Amino acid sequence: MPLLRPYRNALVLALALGIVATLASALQPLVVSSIVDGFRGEVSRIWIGTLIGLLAASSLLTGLRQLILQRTAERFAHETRAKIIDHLYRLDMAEVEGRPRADLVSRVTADVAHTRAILSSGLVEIATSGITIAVSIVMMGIIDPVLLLVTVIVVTGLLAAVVMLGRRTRPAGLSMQHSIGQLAAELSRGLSGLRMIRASRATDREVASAIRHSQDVLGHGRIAASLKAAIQTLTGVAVQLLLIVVVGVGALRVAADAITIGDLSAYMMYLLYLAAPIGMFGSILSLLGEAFGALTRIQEVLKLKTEKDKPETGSTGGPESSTDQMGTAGPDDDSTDAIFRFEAVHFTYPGTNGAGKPENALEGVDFHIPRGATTAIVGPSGAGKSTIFALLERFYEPTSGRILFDGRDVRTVSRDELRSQLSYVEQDAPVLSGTVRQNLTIGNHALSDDACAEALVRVNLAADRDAAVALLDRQVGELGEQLSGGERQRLAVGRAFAVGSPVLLLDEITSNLDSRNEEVVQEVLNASGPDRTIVIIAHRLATVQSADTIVVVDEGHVVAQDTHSRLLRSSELYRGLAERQFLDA
Ligand SMILES: Nc1ncnc2c1ncn2[C@@H]1O[C@H](COP(=O)(O)OP(=O)(O)OP(=O)(O)O)[C@@H](O)[C@H]1O
Repeated sequence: MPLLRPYRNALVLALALGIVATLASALQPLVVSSIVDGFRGEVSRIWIGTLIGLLAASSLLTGLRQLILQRTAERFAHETRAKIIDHLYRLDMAEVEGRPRADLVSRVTADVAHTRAILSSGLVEIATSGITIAVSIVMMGIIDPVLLLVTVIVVTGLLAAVVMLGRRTRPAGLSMQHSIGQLAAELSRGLSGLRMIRASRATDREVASAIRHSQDVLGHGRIAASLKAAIQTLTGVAVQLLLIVVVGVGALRVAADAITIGDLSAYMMYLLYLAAPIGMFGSILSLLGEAFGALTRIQEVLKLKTEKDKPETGSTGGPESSTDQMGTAGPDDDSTDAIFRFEAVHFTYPGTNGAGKPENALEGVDFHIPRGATTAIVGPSGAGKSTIFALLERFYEPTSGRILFDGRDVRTVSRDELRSQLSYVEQDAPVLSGTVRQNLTIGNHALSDDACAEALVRVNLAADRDAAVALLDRQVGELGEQLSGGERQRLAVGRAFAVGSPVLLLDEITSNLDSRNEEVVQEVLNASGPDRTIVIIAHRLATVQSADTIVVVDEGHVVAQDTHSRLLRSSELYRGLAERQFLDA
Protein backbone atom coordinates (compact mmCIF):
# COMPACT_ATOMS: atom_id res chain seq x y z
CA MET A 1 0.00 0.00 0.00
CA PRO A 2 2.74 2.57 0.81
CA LEU A 3 4.17 1.74 -2.60
CA LEU A 4 0.87 2.64 -4.27
CA ARG A 5 0.24 5.83 -2.32
CA PRO A 6 1.91 8.17 -4.86
CA TYR A 7 -0.46 6.86 -7.53
CA ARG A 8 -3.66 7.09 -5.50
CA ASN A 9 -5.16 9.93 -7.60
CA ALA A 10 -4.85 7.96 -10.81
CA LEU A 11 -6.06 4.78 -9.11
CA VAL A 12 -9.08 6.50 -7.57
CA LEU A 13 -9.95 8.07 -10.93
CA ALA A 14 -9.64 4.67 -12.65
CA LEU A 15 -11.81 3.12 -9.97
CA ALA A 16 -14.43 5.86 -10.32
CA LEU A 17 -14.50 5.40 -14.10
CA GLY A 18 -14.79 1.66 -13.53
CA ILE A 19 -17.77 2.11 -11.22
CA VAL A 20 -19.61 4.40 -13.65
CA ALA A 21 -18.85 2.01 -16.55
CA THR A 22 -20.14 -0.89 -14.45
CA LEU A 23 -23.36 0.94 -13.68
CA ALA A 24 -23.81 1.82 -17.37
CA SER A 25 -23.35 -1.86 -18.19
CA ALA A 26 -25.64 -2.97 -15.35
CA LEU A 27 -28.53 -0.96 -16.77
CA GLN A 28 -28.31 -2.59 -20.19
CA PRO A 29 -29.98 -5.92 -19.23
CA LEU A 30 -32.94 -4.00 -17.77
CA VAL A 31 -33.38 -2.19 -21.08
CA VAL A 32 -33.05 -5.46 -23.00
CA SER A 33 -35.60 -7.10 -20.69
CA SER A 34 -38.07 -4.27 -21.32
CA ILE A 35 -37.49 -4.54 -25.09
CA VAL A 36 -38.08 -8.34 -25.05
CA ASP A 37 -41.13 -8.31 -22.81
CA GLY A 38 -42.67 -5.25 -24.52
CA PHE A 39 -42.05 -6.54 -28.06
CA ARG A 40 -45.22 -6.19 -30.13
CA GLY A 41 -43.79 -6.35 -33.67
CA GLU A 42 -41.95 -3.05 -33.31
CA VAL A 43 -39.13 -1.90 -31.07
CA SER A 44 -39.30 1.49 -29.36
CA ARG A 45 -36.67 3.89 -30.72
CA ILE A 46 -36.18 5.42 -27.27
CA TRP A 47 -35.20 2.05 -25.80
CA ILE A 48 -32.83 1.36 -28.69
CA GLY A 49 -31.28 4.84 -28.29
CA THR A 50 -30.92 4.29 -24.56
CA LEU A 51 -29.27 0.94 -25.12
CA ILE A 52 -26.79 2.36 -27.64
CA GLY A 53 -26.04 5.29 -25.32
CA LEU A 54 -25.36 2.97 -22.36
CA LEU A 55 -23.20 0.71 -24.51
CA ALA A 56 -21.15 3.64 -25.84
CA ALA A 57 -20.74 5.17 -22.39
CA SER A 58 -19.62 1.92 -20.73
CA SER A 59 -17.15 1.11 -23.54
CA LEU A 60 -15.69 4.61 -23.60
CA LEU A 61 -15.26 4.75 -19.83
CA THR A 62 -13.71 1.27 -19.75
CA GLY A 63 -11.24 2.31 -22.48
CA LEU A 64 -10.35 5.47 -20.59
CA ARG A 65 -9.87 3.49 -17.38
CA GLN A 66 -7.52 1.07 -19.16
CA LEU A 67 -5.51 3.96 -20.59
CA ILE A 68 -5.10 5.55 -17.16
CA LEU A 69 -4.14 2.23 -15.58
CA GLN A 70 -1.59 1.28 -18.25
CA ARG A 71 0.06 4.70 -18.19
CA THR A 72 0.14 4.72 -14.40
CA ALA A 73 1.70 1.25 -14.48
CA GLU A 74 4.46 2.52 -16.78
CA ARG A 75 5.06 5.50 -14.47
CA PHE A 76 5.15 3.15 -11.47
CA ALA A 77 7.68 0.93 -13.27
CA HIS A 78 9.91 3.87 -14.15
CA GLU A 79 9.80 5.37 -10.67
CA THR A 80 10.48 1.98 -9.07
CA ARG A 81 13.43 1.48 -11.45
CA ALA A 82 14.74 4.95 -10.60
CA LYS A 83 14.45 4.17 -6.89
CA ILE A 84 16.38 0.88 -7.18
CA ILE A 85 19.01 2.39 -9.48
CA ASP A 86 19.64 5.20 -7.01
CA HIS A 87 19.83 2.64 -4.20
CA LEU A 88 22.14 0.26 -6.10
CA TYR A 89 24.73 2.91 -6.91
CA ARG A 90 24.87 3.94 -3.26
CA LEU A 91 24.98 0.46 -1.70
CA ASP A 92 27.46 -0.19 1.04
CA MET A 93 30.58 -1.79 -0.51
CA ALA A 94 30.14 -4.85 1.71
CA GLU A 95 26.65 -5.37 0.25
CA VAL A 96 27.84 -5.13 -3.36
CA GLU A 97 30.97 -7.23 -3.11
CA GLY A 98 30.22 -10.93 -3.27
CA ARG A 99 26.77 -10.37 -4.79
CA PRO A 100 26.32 -11.27 -8.48
CA ARG A 101 25.98 -7.93 -10.27
CA ALA A 102 23.81 -9.37 -13.08
CA ASP A 103 21.25 -10.54 -10.52
CA LEU A 104 21.06 -6.97 -9.24
CA VAL A 105 20.63 -5.81 -12.84
CA SER A 106 17.79 -8.28 -13.43
CA ARG A 107 15.96 -6.83 -10.43
CA VAL A 108 15.99 -3.42 -12.11
CA THR A 109 14.92 -4.76 -15.51
CA ALA A 110 12.95 -8.04 -15.46
CA ASP A 111 11.48 -7.78 -11.95
CA VAL A 112 10.26 -4.22 -12.36
CA ALA A 113 8.61 -5.19 -15.67
CA HIS A 114 6.64 -7.88 -13.83
CA THR A 115 5.46 -5.53 -11.08
CA ARG A 116 3.61 -3.37 -13.62
CA ALA A 117 0.80 -5.92 -13.49
CA ILE A 118 0.00 -4.81 -9.92
CA LEU A 119 -1.33 -1.56 -11.35
CA SER A 120 -2.20 -2.36 -14.95
CA SER A 121 -4.27 -5.49 -14.47
CA GLY A 122 -4.23 -5.99 -10.75
CA LEU A 123 -5.79 -4.13 -7.92
CA VAL A 124 -8.20 -1.75 -9.66
CA GLU A 125 -9.27 -4.59 -11.95
CA ILE A 126 -10.06 -6.71 -8.91
CA ALA A 127 -11.95 -3.85 -7.27
CA THR A 128 -14.03 -3.09 -10.38
CA SER A 129 -14.62 -6.78 -10.92
CA GLY A 130 -15.82 -6.97 -7.31
CA ILE A 131 -18.25 -4.13 -7.95
CA THR A 132 -19.47 -5.74 -11.20
CA ILE A 133 -19.99 -9.00 -9.35
CA ALA A 134 -21.84 -7.29 -6.49
CA VAL A 135 -24.12 -5.27 -8.79
CA SER A 136 -24.83 -8.34 -10.96
CA ILE A 137 -25.69 -10.44 -7.90
CA VAL A 138 -28.08 -7.81 -6.53
CA MET A 139 -29.83 -7.46 -9.90
CA MET A 140 -29.98 -11.24 -10.34
CA GLY A 141 -31.46 -11.54 -6.83
CA ILE A 142 -34.13 -9.00 -7.75
CA ILE A 143 -34.98 -10.92 -10.94
CA ASP A 144 -35.09 -14.42 -9.40
CA PRO A 145 -33.73 -15.42 -5.96
CA VAL A 146 -34.04 -19.13 -6.76
CA LEU A 147 -31.87 -18.88 -9.86
CA LEU A 148 -29.44 -16.75 -7.85
CA LEU A 149 -29.15 -19.42 -5.14
CA VAL A 150 -28.22 -22.01 -7.78
CA THR A 151 -25.68 -19.60 -9.30
CA VAL A 152 -24.08 -18.74 -5.94
CA ILE A 153 -23.63 -22.40 -4.98
CA VAL A 154 -21.84 -23.22 -8.25
CA VAL A 155 -19.72 -20.03 -8.27
CA THR A 156 -18.62 -20.34 -4.62
CA GLY A 157 -17.32 -23.87 -5.11
CA LEU A 158 -15.38 -22.94 -8.19
CA LEU A 159 -13.95 -19.70 -6.75
CA ALA A 160 -12.68 -21.56 -3.70
CA ALA A 161 -10.74 -23.90 -5.98
CA VAL A 162 -9.28 -20.99 -7.99
CA VAL A 163 -8.19 -19.10 -4.85
CA MET A 164 -6.50 -22.22 -3.47
CA LEU A 165 -4.48 -22.61 -6.66
CA GLY A 166 -3.87 -18.86 -6.82
CA ARG A 167 -2.18 -18.90 -3.41
CA ARG A 168 0.59 -21.03 -4.84
CA THR A 169 1.36 -18.67 -7.71
CA ARG A 170 3.31 -16.14 -5.61
CA PRO A 171 6.01 -18.58 -4.41
CA ALA A 172 6.14 -20.07 -7.91
CA GLY A 173 6.60 -16.57 -9.39
CA LEU A 174 9.32 -15.76 -6.84
CA SER A 175 11.28 -18.96 -7.60
CA MET A 176 11.09 -18.21 -11.29
CA GLN A 177 12.39 -14.63 -10.89
CA HIS A 178 15.21 -15.95 -8.68
CA SER A 179 16.25 -18.54 -11.23
CA ILE A 180 16.20 -15.88 -13.99
CA GLY A 181 18.43 -13.68 -11.81
CA GLN A 182 20.84 -16.60 -11.31
CA LEU A 183 20.94 -17.27 -15.04
CA ALA A 184 21.77 -13.61 -15.68
CA ALA A 185 24.55 -13.79 -13.06
CA GLU A 186 25.99 -16.94 -14.62
CA LEU A 187 25.98 -15.40 -18.11
CA SER A 188 27.63 -12.21 -16.95
CA ARG A 189 30.28 -14.22 -15.10
CA GLY A 190 31.04 -16.25 -18.23
CA LEU A 191 30.92 -13.41 -20.74
CA SER A 192 33.23 -11.22 -18.65
CA GLY A 193 35.84 -13.99 -18.47
CA LEU A 194 35.52 -15.18 -22.05
CA ARG A 195 39.22 -15.04 -22.86
CA MET A 196 40.19 -17.00 -19.77
CA ILE A 197 37.42 -19.56 -20.42
CA ARG A 198 38.59 -20.14 -24.02
CA ALA A 199 42.24 -20.24 -23.05
CA SER A 200 41.39 -22.84 -20.39
CA ARG A 201 39.40 -24.85 -23.00
CA ALA A 202 36.41 -24.60 -20.67
CA THR A 203 33.88 -23.31 -23.21
CA ASP A 204 31.82 -26.52 -23.33
CA ARG A 205 31.69 -26.81 -19.55
CA GLU A 206 30.68 -23.17 -19.12
CA VAL A 207 28.00 -23.46 -21.84
CA ALA A 208 26.65 -26.59 -20.12
CA SER A 209 26.60 -24.80 -16.77
CA ALA A 210 24.72 -21.79 -18.20
CA ILE A 211 22.25 -24.14 -19.91
CA ARG A 212 21.74 -25.92 -16.57
CA HIS A 213 20.71 -22.56 -15.11
CA SER A 214 18.36 -22.10 -18.04
CA GLN A 215 16.92 -25.54 -17.23
CA ASP A 216 16.28 -24.34 -13.68
CA VAL A 217 14.29 -21.44 -15.15
CA LEU A 218 12.44 -24.01 -17.27
CA GLY A 219 11.69 -26.14 -14.18
CA HIS A 220 10.27 -23.20 -12.22
CA GLY A 221 8.56 -21.89 -15.37
CA ARG A 222 6.83 -25.26 -15.81
CA ILE A 223 5.45 -25.16 -12.28
CA ALA A 224 4.18 -21.60 -12.83
CA ALA A 225 2.78 -22.60 -16.24
CA SER A 226 0.99 -25.65 -14.79
CA LEU A 227 -0.61 -23.49 -12.13
CA LYS A 228 -1.62 -20.93 -14.74
CA ALA A 229 -3.09 -23.61 -17.01
CA ALA A 230 -4.94 -25.24 -14.10
CA ILE A 231 -6.43 -21.92 -13.02
CA GLN A 232 -7.44 -20.95 -16.53
CA THR A 233 -8.96 -24.36 -17.29
CA LEU A 234 -10.84 -24.36 -14.04
CA THR A 235 -12.25 -20.89 -14.62
CA GLY A 236 -13.18 -21.79 -18.24
CA VAL A 237 -15.01 -24.92 -17.09
CA ALA A 238 -16.62 -22.93 -14.29
CA VAL A 239 -18.11 -20.40 -16.68
CA GLN A 240 -19.46 -23.08 -19.04
CA LEU A 241 -20.89 -25.14 -16.22
CA LEU A 242 -22.54 -22.09 -14.78
CA LEU A 243 -24.16 -21.19 -18.11
CA ILE A 244 -25.51 -24.73 -18.58
CA VAL A 245 -26.93 -24.90 -15.05
CA VAL A 246 -28.55 -21.45 -15.26
CA VAL A 247 -30.03 -22.01 -18.74
CA GLY A 248 -31.45 -25.39 -17.56
CA VAL A 249 -32.92 -24.10 -14.29
CA GLY A 250 -33.99 -20.82 -15.97
CA ALA A 251 -35.94 -22.70 -18.66
CA LEU A 252 -37.76 -24.65 -15.94
CA ARG A 253 -38.57 -21.39 -14.13
CA VAL A 254 -39.96 -19.84 -17.34
CA ALA A 255 -42.04 -23.00 -17.99
CA ALA A 256 -43.39 -22.74 -14.42
CA ASP A 257 -44.28 -19.06 -15.09
CA ALA A 258 -42.07 -17.93 -12.19
CA ILE A 259 -40.18 -15.51 -14.50
CA THR A 260 -40.71 -14.06 -18.01
CA ILE A 261 -38.45 -14.63 -21.03
CA GLY A 262 -37.37 -10.97 -20.68
CA ASP A 263 -36.34 -11.70 -17.07
CA LEU A 264 -34.35 -14.72 -18.18
CA SER A 265 -32.64 -12.65 -20.93
CA ALA A 266 -31.68 -9.98 -18.37
CA TYR A 267 -30.55 -12.66 -15.90
CA MET A 268 -28.35 -14.26 -18.58
CA MET A 269 -26.78 -10.88 -19.36
CA TYR A 270 -26.00 -10.31 -15.67
CA LEU A 271 -24.60 -13.79 -15.54
CA LEU A 272 -22.26 -12.95 -18.42
CA TYR A 273 -21.16 -9.79 -16.59
CA LEU A 274 -20.49 -11.99 -13.60
CA ALA A 275 -18.72 -14.61 -15.69
CA ALA A 276 -16.28 -12.21 -17.32
CA PRO A 277 -14.58 -11.06 -14.08
CA ILE A 278 -14.70 -14.58 -12.64
CA GLY A 279 -13.04 -15.83 -15.83
CA MET A 280 -10.38 -13.13 -15.61
CA PHE A 281 -9.89 -13.70 -11.91
CA GLY A 282 -7.63 -16.67 -12.60
CA SER A 283 -5.28 -14.90 -14.96
CA ILE A 284 -5.20 -11.78 -12.77
CA LEU A 285 -4.26 -13.96 -9.81
CA SER A 286 -1.39 -15.64 -11.66
CA LEU A 287 -0.15 -12.28 -13.00
CA LEU A 288 -0.31 -10.85 -9.50
CA GLY A 289 1.54 -13.90 -8.17
CA GLU A 290 4.44 -13.17 -10.52
CA ALA A 291 4.22 -9.45 -9.81
CA PHE A 292 4.34 -9.83 -6.02
CA GLY A 293 7.16 -12.39 -6.39
CA ALA A 294 9.12 -9.76 -8.34
CA LEU A 295 8.19 -7.09 -5.80
CA THR A 296 9.65 -9.23 -3.01
CA ARG A 297 12.97 -9.31 -4.90
CA ILE A 298 12.86 -5.55 -5.40
CA GLN A 299 12.19 -4.98 -1.72
CA GLU A 300 15.11 -7.26 -0.82
CA VAL A 301 17.42 -4.87 -2.70
CA LEU A 302 15.80 -1.75 -1.25
CA LYS A 303 16.42 -3.12 2.24
CA LEU A 304 20.18 -3.46 1.67
CA LYS A 305 22.30 -0.93 3.51
CA THR A 306 23.59 2.10 1.60
CA GLU A 307 26.57 4.34 2.24
CA LYS A 308 25.28 7.09 4.47
CA ASP A 309 26.92 10.38 3.69
CA LYS A 310 26.03 12.24 6.82
CA PRO A 311 29.16 13.13 8.79
CA GLU A 312 28.88 11.72 12.28
CA THR A 313 28.85 14.48 14.83
CA GLY A 314 30.21 13.92 18.30
CA SER A 315 31.50 10.43 17.48
CA THR A 316 34.17 9.03 19.73
CA GLY A 317 37.45 10.41 18.60
CA GLY A 318 35.94 13.38 16.75
CA PRO A 319 37.85 16.64 16.54
CA GLU A 320 36.59 17.76 19.92
CA SER A 321 37.87 14.63 21.62
CA SER A 322 41.02 14.29 19.58
CA THR A 323 43.45 14.86 22.42
CA ASP A 324 43.74 11.12 22.68
CA GLN A 325 45.80 8.77 24.73
CA MET A 326 48.41 8.42 22.00
CA GLY A 327 48.95 12.17 21.88
CA THR A 328 49.48 12.14 18.15
CA ALA A 329 46.50 13.81 16.60
CA GLY A 330 44.43 16.96 16.58
CA PRO A 331 44.50 19.76 14.04
CA ASP A 332 46.70 22.00 16.16
CA ASP A 333 49.27 19.67 17.60
CA ASP A 334 50.28 17.69 14.52
CA SER A 335 53.96 18.49 14.22
CA THR A 336 54.49 16.23 11.19
CA ASP A 337 51.74 17.94 9.17
CA ALA A 338 50.15 14.62 8.25
CA ILE A 339 47.28 14.83 5.77
CA PHE A 340 46.21 11.33 6.87
CA ARG A 341 47.00 9.52 10.08
CA PHE A 342 46.03 5.96 11.00
CA GLU A 343 45.71 5.35 14.72
CA ALA A 344 45.46 1.79 16.03
CA VAL A 345 43.30 0.87 13.04
CA HIS A 346 41.86 -2.63 13.01
CA PHE A 347 39.80 -3.75 10.06
CA THR A 348 37.98 -6.99 9.21
CA TYR A 349 36.18 -7.38 5.89
CA PRO A 350 32.50 -8.03 6.60
CA GLY A 351 31.63 -11.70 6.35
CA THR A 352 35.22 -12.98 6.52
CA ASN A 353 35.15 -14.03 10.16
CA GLY A 354 35.90 -17.70 10.50
CA ALA A 355 36.27 -18.09 6.73
CA GLY A 356 39.68 -19.68 7.18
CA LYS A 357 41.51 -16.42 6.43
CA PRO A 358 43.26 -14.28 8.99
CA GLU A 359 40.40 -12.48 10.67
CA ASN A 360 41.79 -8.97 10.43
CA ALA A 361 42.92 -7.47 7.13
CA LEU A 362 44.57 -4.73 9.23
CA GLU A 363 45.66 -5.09 12.85
CA GLY A 364 46.53 -2.12 15.04
CA VAL A 365 47.91 -0.06 12.18
CA ASP A 366 49.67 3.24 13.05
CA PHE A 367 51.29 5.45 10.41
CA HIS A 368 50.93 8.83 8.77
CA ILE A 369 50.90 10.23 5.26
CA PRO A 370 52.75 13.55 5.11
CA ARG A 371 51.18 16.41 3.16
CA GLY A 372 52.77 17.45 -0.14
CA ALA A 373 55.09 14.45 -0.23
CA THR A 374 55.22 11.01 -1.79
CA THR A 375 54.49 8.03 0.40
CA ALA A 376 55.15 4.54 -0.92
CA ILE A 377 53.32 1.58 0.60
CA VAL A 378 55.18 -1.69 0.14
CA GLY A 379 54.68 -5.23 1.36
CA PRO A 380 54.09 -8.78 0.22
CA SER A 381 50.91 -9.77 -1.63
CA GLY A 382 47.87 -9.87 0.64
CA ALA A 383 49.60 -7.71 3.28
CA GLY A 384 46.75 -5.18 3.34
CA LYS A 385 48.02 -2.41 1.04
CA SER A 386 44.84 -2.05 -1.06
CA THR A 387 42.78 -2.29 2.12
CA ILE A 388 44.53 0.87 3.35
CA PHE A 389 43.35 2.64 0.16
CA ALA A 390 39.83 1.31 0.63
CA LEU A 391 39.77 2.80 4.13
CA LEU A 392 41.22 6.11 2.91
CA GLU A 393 38.37 6.34 0.40
CA ARG A 394 35.90 5.31 3.13
CA PHE A 395 34.62 2.37 1.09
CA TYR A 396 34.76 0.71 4.51
CA GLU A 397 35.06 1.99 8.08
CA PRO A 398 37.73 0.73 10.50
CA THR A 399 36.43 -1.94 12.87
CA SER A 400 38.25 -0.03 15.63
CA GLY A 401 40.79 2.78 15.88
CA ARG A 402 40.50 5.88 13.74
CA ILE A 403 41.77 7.60 10.65
CA LEU A 404 42.40 11.34 10.73
CA PHE A 405 42.17 13.54 7.67
CA ASP A 406 43.63 17.00 8.22
CA GLY A 407 43.46 16.28 11.93
CA ARG A 408 39.75 15.40 11.79
CA ASP A 409 38.33 11.93 12.26
CA VAL A 410 37.23 10.89 8.75
CA ARG A 411 33.85 9.87 10.17
CA THR A 412 33.17 13.53 10.86
CA VAL A 413 33.95 14.46 7.25
CA SER A 414 31.33 13.71 4.61
CA ARG A 415 32.38 11.08 2.10
CA ASP A 416 31.73 13.57 -0.66
CA GLU A 417 34.11 16.13 0.82
CA LEU A 418 36.74 13.49 1.51
CA ARG A 419 36.54 12.00 -1.98
CA SER A 420 36.68 15.44 -3.59
CA GLN A 421 40.23 15.61 -2.19
CA LEU A 422 41.28 12.22 -3.57
CA SER A 423 41.96 10.74 -6.99
CA TYR A 424 42.14 6.97 -6.89
CA VAL A 425 43.87 5.03 -9.66
CA GLU A 426 43.23 1.33 -9.17
CA GLN A 427 45.51 -1.37 -10.49
CA ASP A 428 42.84 -3.38 -12.31
CA ALA A 429 40.33 -2.19 -14.90
CA PRO A 430 40.19 1.41 -13.81
CA VAL A 431 38.39 2.28 -17.07
CA LEU A 432 34.66 2.23 -17.85
CA SER A 433 33.18 1.45 -21.26
CA GLY A 434 32.54 4.52 -23.38
CA THR A 435 34.87 6.99 -25.03
CA VAL A 436 38.25 8.25 -23.84
CA ARG A 437 36.61 11.63 -23.17
CA GLN A 438 33.86 10.07 -21.01
CA ASN A 439 36.56 8.37 -18.98
CA LEU A 440 38.55 11.54 -18.47
CA THR A 441 35.58 13.70 -17.52
CA ILE A 442 33.77 11.25 -15.22
CA GLY A 443 34.65 13.32 -12.14
CA ASN A 444 34.13 16.68 -13.85
CA HIS A 445 31.82 16.92 -16.85
CA ALA A 446 32.77 20.54 -17.44
CA LEU A 447 36.36 19.62 -18.36
CA SER A 448 37.36 21.17 -21.71
CA ASP A 449 38.78 19.18 -24.63
CA ASP A 450 42.03 21.11 -24.19
CA ALA A 451 42.36 20.01 -20.58
CA CYS A 452 41.60 16.41 -21.59
CA ALA A 453 44.15 16.55 -24.42
CA GLU A 454 46.81 17.95 -22.11
CA ALA A 455 46.23 15.09 -19.68
CA LEU A 456 46.52 12.52 -22.49
CA VAL A 457 49.83 13.99 -23.65
CA ARG A 458 51.10 14.04 -20.05
CA VAL A 459 50.46 10.33 -19.63
CA ASN A 460 52.01 9.46 -22.99
CA LEU A 461 48.78 8.29 -24.59
CA ALA A 462 49.24 10.84 -27.39
CA ALA A 463 52.32 12.46 -28.88
CA ASP A 464 50.84 15.96 -29.17
CA ARG A 465 47.64 17.96 -28.67
CA ASP A 466 46.16 17.19 -32.13
CA ALA A 467 46.71 13.45 -31.74
CA ALA A 468 45.18 13.69 -28.26
CA VAL A 469 42.04 15.49 -29.49
CA ALA A 470 41.62 12.84 -32.20
CA LEU A 471 41.78 10.19 -29.47
CA LEU A 472 39.01 11.68 -27.33
CA ASP A 473 36.17 9.99 -29.22
CA ARG A 474 37.78 6.56 -29.34
CA GLN A 475 35.70 3.79 -27.72
CA VAL A 476 37.64 1.89 -25.08
CA GLY A 477 35.37 -1.21 -24.99
CA GLU A 478 33.70 -2.88 -22.03
CA LEU A 479 35.89 -2.15 -18.97
CA GLY A 480 38.53 -0.76 -21.33
CA GLU A 481 39.21 -4.16 -22.91
CA GLN A 482 40.23 -2.51 -26.18
CA LEU A 483 43.19 -0.97 -24.36
CA SER A 484 46.30 -2.64 -23.00
CA GLY A 485 46.72 -2.92 -19.22
CA GLY A 486 49.34 -0.16 -19.27
CA GLU A 487 47.15 2.11 -21.44
CA ARG A 488 44.22 1.55 -19.09
CA GLN A 489 46.24 2.67 -16.12
CA ARG A 490 47.72 5.63 -17.99
CA LEU A 491 44.20 6.74 -18.93
CA ALA A 492 43.20 6.50 -15.27
CA VAL A 493 46.26 8.53 -14.24
CA GLY A 494 45.29 11.02 -16.98
CA ARG A 495 41.85 11.31 -15.33
CA ALA A 496 43.50 12.01 -11.99
CA PHE A 497 45.74 14.69 -13.58
CA ALA A 498 42.78 16.27 -15.37
CA VAL A 499 40.71 16.48 -12.18
CA GLY A 500 43.69 17.74 -10.19
CA SER A 501 42.68 16.59 -6.69
CA PRO A 502 45.22 17.40 -3.99
CA VAL A 503 45.79 13.74 -3.06
CA LEU A 504 46.56 11.01 -5.57
CA LEU A 505 46.21 7.35 -4.57
CA LEU A 506 47.95 5.18 -7.15
CA ASP A 507 48.10 1.40 -7.08
CA GLU A 508 51.11 0.86 -9.31
CA ILE A 509 50.50 -1.59 -12.08
CA THR A 510 52.69 -4.71 -11.94
CA SER A 511 52.39 -5.69 -15.58
CA ASN A 512 53.09 -3.81 -18.83
CA LEU A 513 55.97 -1.96 -17.25
CA ASP A 514 57.39 -0.66 -20.49
CA SER A 515 59.33 2.56 -20.60
CA ARG A 516 56.24 4.66 -21.36
CA ASN A 517 54.41 3.37 -18.30
CA GLU A 518 57.49 3.93 -16.16
CA GLU A 519 57.74 7.49 -17.44
CA VAL A 520 54.14 8.04 -16.41
CA VAL A 521 54.82 6.82 -12.88
CA GLN A 522 57.84 9.12 -12.84
CA GLU A 523 55.63 11.98 -14.04
CA VAL A 524 53.23 11.20 -11.19
CA LEU A 525 56.06 11.24 -8.69
CA ASN A 526 57.33 14.55 -10.07
CA ALA A 527 53.85 16.00 -9.59
CA SER A 528 54.36 15.84 -5.86
CA GLY A 529 54.80 19.30 -4.42
CA PRO A 530 53.52 21.38 -1.55
CA ASP A 531 50.00 21.18 -3.02
CA ARG A 532 50.01 17.55 -4.09
CA THR A 533 50.23 14.48 -1.91
CA ILE A 534 50.92 11.15 -3.53
CA VAL A 535 50.36 7.76 -1.97
CA ILE A 536 51.53 4.92 -4.14
CA ILE A 537 51.33 1.18 -3.65
CA ALA A 538 54.74 0.51 -5.14
CA HIS A 539 56.06 -2.56 -6.87
CA ARG A 540 59.25 -1.17 -8.45
CA LEU A 541 62.45 -0.23 -6.72
CA ALA A 542 62.73 3.02 -8.70
CA THR A 543 59.30 4.14 -7.46
CA VAL A 544 60.14 3.27 -3.88
CA GLN A 545 63.48 5.05 -4.00
CA SER A 546 61.82 8.28 -5.22
CA ALA A 547 59.38 8.31 -2.29
CA ASP A 548 59.87 10.63 0.67
CA THR A 549 58.63 8.04 3.12
CA ILE A 550 57.96 4.33 2.84
CA VAL A 551 55.37 2.39 4.83
CA VAL A 552 56.16 -1.31 5.11
CA VAL A 553 53.09 -3.52 5.57
CA ASP A 554 53.12 -7.20 6.47
CA GLU A 555 50.20 -9.47 7.35
CA GLY A 556 47.96 -6.57 8.30
CA HIS A 557 50.60 -4.76 10.39
CA VAL A 558 52.62 -1.67 9.58
CA VAL A 559 56.07 -2.91 10.57
CA ALA A 560 58.08 0.20 9.71
CA GLN A 561 57.90 3.69 8.22
CA ASP A 562 61.05 5.47 7.11
CA THR A 563 63.20 6.41 4.12
CA HIS A 564 64.66 3.85 1.73
CA SER A 565 68.23 4.03 2.97
CA ARG A 566 67.27 3.87 6.63
CA LEU A 567 64.85 1.00 6.05
CA LEU A 568 67.54 -0.97 4.24
CA ARG A 569 69.50 -0.83 7.49
CA SER A 570 66.68 -1.15 10.00
CA SER A 571 64.06 -3.47 8.44
CA GLU A 572 64.87 -7.03 7.57
CA LEU A 573 61.54 -7.46 5.76
CA TYR A 574 62.21 -4.36 3.65
CA ARG A 575 65.73 -5.58 2.81
CA GLY A 576 64.24 -8.87 1.73
CA LEU A 577 61.59 -7.14 -0.40
CA ALA A 578 64.21 -4.94 -2.01
CA GLU A 579 66.35 -7.96 -2.84
CA ARG A 580 63.67 -10.39 -3.99
CA GLN A 581 60.36 -8.77 -4.66
CA PHE A 582 60.61 -5.37 -6.32
CA LEU A 583 60.16 -5.97 -10.00
CA ASP A 584 63.28 -4.20 -11.15
CA ALA A 585 65.47 -4.87 -8.14
N1 LIG B 1 36.65 -7.32 -0.59
C1 LIG B 1 37.26 -8.20 0.22
N2 LIG B 1 36.53 -9.03 0.99
C2 LIG B 1 37.11 -9.89 1.82
N3 LIG B 1 38.44 -10.02 1.99
C3 LIG B 1 39.23 -9.22 1.24
C4 LIG B 1 38.69 -8.28 0.32
N4 LIG B 1 39.72 -7.63 -0.27
C5 LIG B 1 40.86 -8.15 0.26
N5 LIG B 1 40.58 -9.10 1.18
C6 LIG B 1 41.53 -9.85 2.00
O1 LIG B 1 42.22 -8.90 2.83
C7 LIG B 1 43.61 -9.18 2.90
C8 LIG B 1 44.43 -7.95 2.42
O2 LIG B 1 44.14 -7.74 1.04
P1 LIG B 1 44.71 -6.50 0.22
O3 LIG B 1 44.00 -6.49 -1.09
O4 LIG B 1 44.66 -5.29 1.04
O5 LIG B 1 46.23 -6.95 0.00
P2 LIG B 1 47.38 -6.25 -0.85
O6 LIG B 1 48.52 -6.03 0.08
O7 LIG B 1 46.86 -5.07 -1.57
O8 LIG B 1 47.74 -7.41 -1.88
P3 LIG B 1 48.24 -7.32 -3.42
O9 LIG B 1 49.60 -6.72 -3.41
O10 LIG B 1 48.28 -8.76 -3.82
O11 LIG B 1 47.24 -6.51 -4.16
C9 LIG B 1 43.84 -10.41 2.04
O12 LIG B 1 43.87 -11.51 2.92
C10 LIG B 1 42.60 -10.48 1.15
O13 LIG B 1 42.28 -11.82 0.87
